[in-house]
Amino acid sequence: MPAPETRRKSAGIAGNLACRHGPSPAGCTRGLAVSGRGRAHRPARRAVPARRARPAPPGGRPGRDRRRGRARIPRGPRARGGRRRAPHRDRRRRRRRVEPAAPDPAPHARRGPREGRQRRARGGRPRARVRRRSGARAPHPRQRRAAAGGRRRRARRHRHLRVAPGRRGRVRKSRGSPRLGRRAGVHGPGHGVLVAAARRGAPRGARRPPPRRRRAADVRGGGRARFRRAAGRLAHGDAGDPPDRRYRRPAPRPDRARRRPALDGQGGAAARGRGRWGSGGRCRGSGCGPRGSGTGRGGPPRRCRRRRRARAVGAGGRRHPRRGPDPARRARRRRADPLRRPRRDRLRERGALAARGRDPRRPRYGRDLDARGNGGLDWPRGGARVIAVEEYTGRVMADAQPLPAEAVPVSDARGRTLAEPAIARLEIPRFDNSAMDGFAVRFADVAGATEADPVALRVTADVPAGSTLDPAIAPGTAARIMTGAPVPAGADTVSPFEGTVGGLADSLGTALVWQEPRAVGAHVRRRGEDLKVGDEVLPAGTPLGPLQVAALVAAGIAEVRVARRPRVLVASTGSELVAPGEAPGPGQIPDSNSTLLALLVADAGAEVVGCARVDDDPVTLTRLLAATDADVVITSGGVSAGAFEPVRQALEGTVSFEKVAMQPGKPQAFGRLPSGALFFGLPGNPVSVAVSFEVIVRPALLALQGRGEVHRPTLRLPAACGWRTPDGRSQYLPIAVDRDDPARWAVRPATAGGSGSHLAGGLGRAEGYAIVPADVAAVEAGDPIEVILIP
Ligand SMILES: Nc1nc2c(c(=O)[nH]1)N[C@H]1C(S)=C(S)[C@@H](COP(=O)(O)OP(=O)(O)OC[C@H]3O[C@@H](n4cnc5c(N)ncnc54)[C@H](O)[C@@H]3O)O[C@H]1N2
Ligand code: MOO
Repeated sequence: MPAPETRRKSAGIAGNLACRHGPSPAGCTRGLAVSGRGRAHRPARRAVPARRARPAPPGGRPGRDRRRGRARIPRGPRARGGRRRAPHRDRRRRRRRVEPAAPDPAPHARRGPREGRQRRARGGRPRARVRRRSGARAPHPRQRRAAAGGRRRRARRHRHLRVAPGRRGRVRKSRGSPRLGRRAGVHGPGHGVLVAAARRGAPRGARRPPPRRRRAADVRGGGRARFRRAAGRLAHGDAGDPPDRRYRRPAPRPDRARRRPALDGQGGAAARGRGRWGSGGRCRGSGCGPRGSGTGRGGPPRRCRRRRRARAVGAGGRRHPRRGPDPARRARRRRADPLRRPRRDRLRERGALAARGRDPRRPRYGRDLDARGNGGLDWPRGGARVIAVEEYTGRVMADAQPLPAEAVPVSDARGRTLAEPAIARLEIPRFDNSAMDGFAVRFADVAGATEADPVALRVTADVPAGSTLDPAIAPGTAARIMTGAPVPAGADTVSPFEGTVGGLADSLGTALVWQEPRAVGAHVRRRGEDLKVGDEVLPAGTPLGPLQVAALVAAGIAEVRVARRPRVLVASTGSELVAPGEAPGPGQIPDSNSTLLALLVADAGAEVVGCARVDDDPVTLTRLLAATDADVVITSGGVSAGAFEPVRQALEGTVSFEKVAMQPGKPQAFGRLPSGALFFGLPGNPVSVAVSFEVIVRPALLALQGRGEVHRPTLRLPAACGWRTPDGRSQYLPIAVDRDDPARWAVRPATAGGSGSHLAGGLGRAEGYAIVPADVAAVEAGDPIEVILIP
């Protein structure tokens, strides 16, 4: 049968304590700190059965009980009936934290059973105590002496303190030192003494968080550190504090503050580091004596069976700080080397850069992503940071490089974008031709003609448009000529019918010109005055609308090179969606987004190769994406924070999900799919889709087509009324234009609901978007507003 666990007996106030410095606590001559760890007064080791230790079942309990052959101690907060042995991790943490210490206000304090119950009643856990396992070796007397020496030295150093630096809050039963006790604002001898270092200066009544939260906070450097910071603020003794709050602690010095681990969450090593060997504390490895054991002057650890690296930062996080330079110097050197900077510095730096709008961890599109854009795999997910619209669109645009060019007949070029400049093959006009119906004349003949004294010319030829004739024009003669017809070489001016007495009547006989042409060459269009052969008709990047295509034709161009149209797959996600025109059942709505997107994509010159609707199962979307050969995939919905977000679930880790500082359109996804397709995951709300397309997708689609200008022109119009704007986000408000006063158009929200992103009906009344910058708190009537009008 395994032996019952033995432990030191818990001694009450007047417990069975033996002290090396005196026969009892009362008789201690040293006045050193007493605690579970930094205790100068150690009780006589007396093996007594653990209270309420349950006997193990025959054969022992599974696991280590059986292995170690000892009674199992019930664990966990629920096992309150038995003495709780702190989890190993906690024991280690406590050991790390131990700071053998300053003169303690309660040198012989011990926790008694009543105090343990009080603690539990407050929701705390019993303070685990360091016990030596049955059979564990006692420290060698030399180790004990060395440890005691270290404690004494540190105690001397901190004599001015009332509470040892770095000591955690503890509840101790103590006879206490009346002097210190009173000055520290604690109760006198015989009472439970609250010496809570972590709570020093904390508001009265402040409670420590429950253990689980404390542990979590430790890991994050959050809750407890915050608590301590709050405590620290008061702890330095604000003048207005009541005297019992004004604990005398050394004022924070920059170096000390930097070193103090508990208050600033930074590495503990430097804080405790003393001398050449670093921490001056104990090695946390089991079986390893206190640092400096055996030498009394610090030194390398003798041995350590567990050489696990500690989690804490810096030398103090090591089980055995390496032999080497002073840790503070080493930390400075590390900071100087960007590749070896301590994590806290990197984090600090990242915070600073993030505040400037760039997170250095984040790959930049077009630069840090590999050819397939897979750098995105390492992107931080679900970033809490809201990024500016410009930053987000900047990333998108960096990845939207023009697709390869192709040649198309001009007749099919409408809506395409020139990939190369279009060069004129013909002159415009092709030849000198008449701008008017009338008579081709010699200016000298008609100079000085007036109504009172008209000039009569004999008509010798008739030149219609398309004529190949070039009749001679002798002095005193003229040729009848139509608009666009080549001007005979002998004529230099055209006199329109309106400047003659007879006009078209008798126009093949005599022309009686009464109006003198304004100059030589009047009404003659000169060859090549618009374009000459070889001139650039249109530059690359020009979108080809009707006007542009016509110019190409006029310049004799039959075929142009244009960027390939992006092939776009549109997919709406949502199990609530039914096809357009289909009657929706309960909980269902028509899928308007796929229609909206498909039309917007076509308007942007891209080709819709698929228009799909998928349910909220990410597998469905994954299959769809795996099967597509599109250049671009645009989805709607499924990118925010819900339980059924197929886009997020299917693509998290492949593309980046961001919160963009725009309203609507905050949740966005963008990246490159394994197929190479650019992916845009737009939020599902219909207005969000329209706005996101306008602000993010359309410019990218145009850029893929090599478009020179990807943004619509904006104009400033006054607001017809005021409206609310979102906090910290640029607003893209669907607007209608008031045209009552043609000299002063004004804009107003297209829907009564303002910028509600679900107002799919109101979207139909929108003529464009008002763009209100993020820092504008509200729009007042009459404010000039930047507006995009959507044709
Ligand atoms: N906890 C949070 N919830 C939400 C956040 C957030 O940051 N935290 N953001 C909100 C914002 S802003 C938006 S926008 C939406 C975007 O959500 P999803 O992208 O996941 O879109 P869904 O939830 O799928 O749909 C939103 C809405 O739009 C309707 N919808 C979806 N698809 C269509 C379609 N094809 N045709 C018509 N209407 C569609 C859908 O029924 C929903 O009503 O998230 C907020 N929530
Ligand atoms: O940002 Mo959401 O797109 O407002 O509705």
